[in-house]
Amino acid sequence: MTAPWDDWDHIIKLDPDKTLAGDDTFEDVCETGTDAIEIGGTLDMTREKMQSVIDACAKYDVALYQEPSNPAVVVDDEALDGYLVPVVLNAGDIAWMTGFHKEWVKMSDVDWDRTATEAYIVMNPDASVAELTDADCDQSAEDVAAYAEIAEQMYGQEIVYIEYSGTFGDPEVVEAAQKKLDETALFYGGGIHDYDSAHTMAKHADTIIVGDLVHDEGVEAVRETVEGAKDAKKAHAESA
Ligand SMILES: CC(C)=CCC/C(C)=C/CC/C(C)=C/CC/C(C)=C/COP(=O)(O)OP(=O)(O)O
Ligand SMILES: O=P(O)(O)OC[C@@H](O)CO
Ligand SMILES: [Mg+2]
Repeated sequence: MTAPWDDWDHIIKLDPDKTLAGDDTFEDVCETGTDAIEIGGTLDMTREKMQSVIDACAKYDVALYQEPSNPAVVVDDEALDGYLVPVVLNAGDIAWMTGFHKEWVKMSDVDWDRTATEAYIVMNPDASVAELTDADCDQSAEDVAAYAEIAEQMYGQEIVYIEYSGTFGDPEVVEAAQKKLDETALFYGGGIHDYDSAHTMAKHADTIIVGDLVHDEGVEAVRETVEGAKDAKKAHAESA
């Protein structure tokens, strides 16, 4: 079965709680060449902030997904192509694996045709997401690879997401996880800031995610990461 993200090399994650850099507009962000925009963040999320970013991106020709950080911020909007809902495999509290999801399903009529989950492995202990979920980030490459394997083989996850949010991770960890995955897509996010860092991670991950850079440096810098990701994929396709 094919999924939209099978064709994605690069995603921009827009945090509705942060502003764009310099004179950048949402049009500029949508036209960087990225394959998809994912709207989400850990801290201070509200439905209103989510909605305003959806409205700002809706008219451009780029896939638009919401990544809700809790059930209260999910926005029902046809402008969205779908929802990517995190589950955190190494969370300290099972609420981040199943609890919030159970509450969400109780309180709403979930559009499962437009919803997929992302099986997160959170690796940077200093990130808000690690603190919030009380994640055990002390994981070796072998551990992360094993998490990836159970995500696919036991829990049937379509996406595994290695999350180093705020810092550039270890490419060997990403490589080890990729080796254990068969059909499941591997997302990598964290600290991608230029052509080389994008190229390095895109050699191992199926899709790389760029977050802070768009808010801190802007679209010029993001465009370089799109190029890095696309070049890595091209080189891989040519060598296959
Ligand atoms: C059941 C529903 C609808 C939602 C629950 C979803 C879950 C389990 C969320 C837990 C993990 C989480 C908060 C993911 C949000 C996306 C994310 C990791 C954003 C990046 O976070 P940071 O970079 O740490 O945060 P800031 O940039 O806001 O500091
Ligand atoms: O903000 P950065 O470090 O680019 O991380 C991207 C994304 O993985 C955050 O959820
Ligand atoms: Mg962040």
